[in-house]
This record gives sequence, structure tokens and C-alpha cells, in this order.
Amino acid sequence: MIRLEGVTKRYRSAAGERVALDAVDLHVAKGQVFGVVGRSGAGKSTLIRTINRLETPDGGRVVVGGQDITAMKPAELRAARRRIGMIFQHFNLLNSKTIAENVAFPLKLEGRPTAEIEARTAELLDRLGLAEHAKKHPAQLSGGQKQRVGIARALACGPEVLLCDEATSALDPETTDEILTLLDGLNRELGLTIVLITHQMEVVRRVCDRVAVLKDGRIVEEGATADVFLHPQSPVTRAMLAEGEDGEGYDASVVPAGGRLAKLTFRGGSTYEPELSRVARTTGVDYSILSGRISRIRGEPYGQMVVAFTGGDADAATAQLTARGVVVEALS
Ligand SMILES: Nc1ncnc2c1ncn2[C@@H]1O[C@H](COP(=O)(O)OP(=O)(O)OP(=O)(O)O)[C@@H](O)[C@H]1O
Repeated sequence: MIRLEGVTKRYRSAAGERVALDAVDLHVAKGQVFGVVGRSGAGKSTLIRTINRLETPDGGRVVVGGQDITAMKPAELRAARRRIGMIFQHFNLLNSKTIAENVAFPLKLEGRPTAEIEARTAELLDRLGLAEHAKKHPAQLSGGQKQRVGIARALACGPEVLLCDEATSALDPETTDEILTLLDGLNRELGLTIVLITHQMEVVRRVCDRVAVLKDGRIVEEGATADVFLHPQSPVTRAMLAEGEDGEGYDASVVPAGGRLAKLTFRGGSTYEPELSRVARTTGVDYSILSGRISRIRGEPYGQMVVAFTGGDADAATAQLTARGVVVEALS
């Protein structure tokens, strides 16, 4: 659905030249929710803005729905942008217009008939739970309500792709959750392809099928969200994940002499199975749990824990756990 091929972007300023994107390749399949994470200055905003050409790359190509966005003339680009909605961190609503007028705005720009504009606007306001606010102005709404107006406006022309530029960064955790639930529903119900950029790993954990990690304008890691979260490869991914977690550390000094330390990852059905006690019974190992958590990544349950094995046959325990689909990583 979306393909970036060798996309490069440089900014020139008095301070010199800055490479914001360095030969980025990316593929987002139709119907996916794709997250791009990275630290401040990594190039996330620049990347997402190349998809609807709010930023024009210096090199490479951006192809959306088979069409090369980078090669388009202005009229073609205007037509292509109808298929690509966008929402923003600070909502970017028109403050002098009512909520209904904000939602109707893209349809008016397109010159759609008044009756159609009214019907479509009413439908969107209803869908996003904003009908009672139609005549209000943005200043009268909460942050979460304003973002829902932003989403309604972005959906007005029936896009296939929704770009979300730090869409929940200005919201409190509860409202963030509400907006993420909404985006998740739009993806599942309408098949909308969503690309979001964020510095919040929790946002990716909640809604993204795949994630790319950006550092200094380059993708340092990319994969299915569960794979990247449970087995991060790059230092920046590990650091960003560690920041969001409480009590993830463990005290290795408590490991009994001769004990073997391992990180165990359970996914899907095995998360709730008593695998450890089964294996302990048959191999005679004892285990102590040093840290652990059970959670979900885009709805899929997983468990991850650090354990110390002592006594019995630790090799057999590792082999049995692996055979049962548990990923065992030796830490000592
Ligand atoms: N218009 C501009 N002129 C000059 N430099 C820019 C411009 N826009 C971005 N940059 C620089 O390009 C780099 C990437 O910026 P970008 O905003 O894409 O990063 P980001 O990951 O979105 O960061 P943040 O999370 O802070 O928004 C940064 O070093 C930034 O200072």
C-alpha cells in the first residue's frame, strides 16, 4: 500500500546541513497499523510527512496505492491526498469554525453538493460520538474530543490511509487509550491502513501490527510488534522499552550457587499454561522467578520472566520448554 524506496531528506540552515532521512526503505501493507518510533530528532515527523508529500524528499521514491507521490504534479497530488487523511498532535482545527464546519471543510474544498456534505458530516459526527457537539467551537471541547474531530475531518473524503503524527502525545493516558481504541476499531472495521509516529512505546504495543525504529534518519530495526518488543535487537529499542517498564530489573546476586539464569518468553496460548511447573516435575529442576510480567501486544497475550534454574537437569528443562514453544534465552 505504501512503499518508501531510498527516501532521503536534508535540511539546510545557517547551522549547516542536517540529514533527517537517510535512504529509508519501508513497506506498509494494506490494512496494517504500522508504527514508527524513535527519539526526538530521529526523523519521524519528516518520514510521515513524505507520505503525503508535506515534505518533498531530496532522493528516493514514495509510492502510495501504486502511484508515485514524489513524481506528481500539483493537481495529481491534490487528488492523491484525498486518499490519505492525516491527524496531528495539536489537532490543527479551524478555531473560528464549528465542529460540523471543521468536519465538512475537506468536502467543501472538493466542491461536493451541499446535501452530500451535510449527510456525510452528520454520519461522521455520529460515528465519532460528536453529534451533540456539532454547533460548538473547538475551544469548547476537551483534547480527546478535539482529536476525534481531527479524525472525523481526516475521514471525510473516505481515505484508504490515515497518517497519525504523534496523535496522542498531547493527551492524558485515559484519553490516549480512548483514541487508540478508536483507531484500532477504524482499522479493523474499515480496513483503514494506518501509519503512526510516536515516541510512546505503549502506543505501539496497543495498536501496531508492525513497527520500525528510527535513529538518526535510519531504520535500525523493523518487524512484527511482538517480535520487536519481546526480542529487541538494537540498543535504542532496548533502551526505549526499558524506560516504559516498572520492575523489569532483577537482582542477579540472589541466584543460588550453580544456578542458571534464563529469560523465558511465552506467547499466545502458552502464556497461561503451567509449562514451568510441568517441566520442573519431569526434570527435577527448581526455579525461582526473579522478574516477570504478563501483558498483551495488539491483543495477543504474552508473558516474559527471568528465572534461575537450580538442581535437576537444566539442559532437559530448556529443551522441553523450547519444544513447548517457550523461547529460552540464557542470561548466564
Ligand atoms: N524545517 C527544518 N529545518 C531544519 N531542520 C529541520 C527541519 N525539520 C526538521 N529538522 C531537523 O531534522 C531532524 C529530524 O526532525 P524530525 O522533526 O523529523 O524528527 P522527529 O523524530 O519527528 O523529532 P520530534 O519527536 O522531536 O518531533 C532534526 O534534527 C530536526 O532538527
